[in-house]
Amino acid sequence: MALTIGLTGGIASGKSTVAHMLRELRIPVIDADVIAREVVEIGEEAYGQIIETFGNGILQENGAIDRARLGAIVFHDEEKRKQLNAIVHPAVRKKMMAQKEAYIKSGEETVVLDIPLLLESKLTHLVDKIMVVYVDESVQLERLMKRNGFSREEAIARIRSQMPLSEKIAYADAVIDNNGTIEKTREQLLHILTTWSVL
Ligand SMILES: CC(C)(COP(=O)(O)OP(=O)(O)OC[C@H]1O[C@@H](n2cnc3c(N)ncnc32)[C@H](O)[C@@H]1O)[C@@H](O)C(=O)NCCC(=O)NCCS
Ligand SMILES: Nc1ncnc2c1ncn2[C@@H]1O[C@H](COP(=O)(O)OP(=O)(O)OP(=O)(O)O)[C@@H](O)[C@H]1O
Repeated sequence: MALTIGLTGGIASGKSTVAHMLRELRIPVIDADVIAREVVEIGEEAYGQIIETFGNGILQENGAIDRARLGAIVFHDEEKRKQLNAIVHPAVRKKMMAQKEAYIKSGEETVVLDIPLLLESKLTHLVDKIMVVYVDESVQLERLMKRNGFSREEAIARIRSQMPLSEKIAYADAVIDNNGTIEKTREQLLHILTTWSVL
């Protein structure tokens, strides 16, 4: 039986950093954020639905969705965020599951699903183990502002749109504390994977 690990955390908590380490170990990682971009490309079903719901004002000149503009709307309005989620999430889930099946069919023994909203969207039934990448909120805020060039207000709006990391820990089979150095994070990851007999 293949093992499916759900990798989650909060915005800018370090999921991609851990995902990169997993890939270096040749463990396949399916990234929900990447798929969420693919399913809203021009011509995709969700693309049309987003325009119907949010209007042409969220498009760039070339017709692609202006993510910054759409983000400015949905991270300040819970109702609008729910509408966007209802359009995008089913398509993301379907594509992730297809990719997971393909990896397992090709003989992979472990597959990681990197899903920021694993807990908010109640998707825990899709995974066997939950790995939460944790940072203190002050560290999360600083890293998010630095990485995305967001103002404090913009960064806080995004953090507030998710379940607090302090609550996510309660659902975890393993927690990686990413407040420290990348090396410390790698050590914790290797320890967890060894405990789970992945390595
Ligand atoms: C609002 C959008 C256009 C903003 O795009 P942008 O390029 O600025 O951000 P990106 O997609 O890279 O997401 C960055 C992070 O924001 C957080 N986030 C994204 N969407 C949401 C959401 N609906 N609710 C809470 N947090 C979210 C996640 O932690 C994610 O890792 C985009 O995030 C989106 O389409 N969101 C809806 C789909 C979704 O839920 N994606 C998350 C995984 S399925
Ligand atoms: N241990 C660390 N020390 C210093 N900086 C870090 C550490 N871990 C991650 N970072 C930095 O913090 C930022 C957020 O990390 P990362 O992109 O891995 O988070 P994420 O959870 O994947 O975010 P999102 O889901 O929002 O894309 C990045 O700029 C990354 O380089």
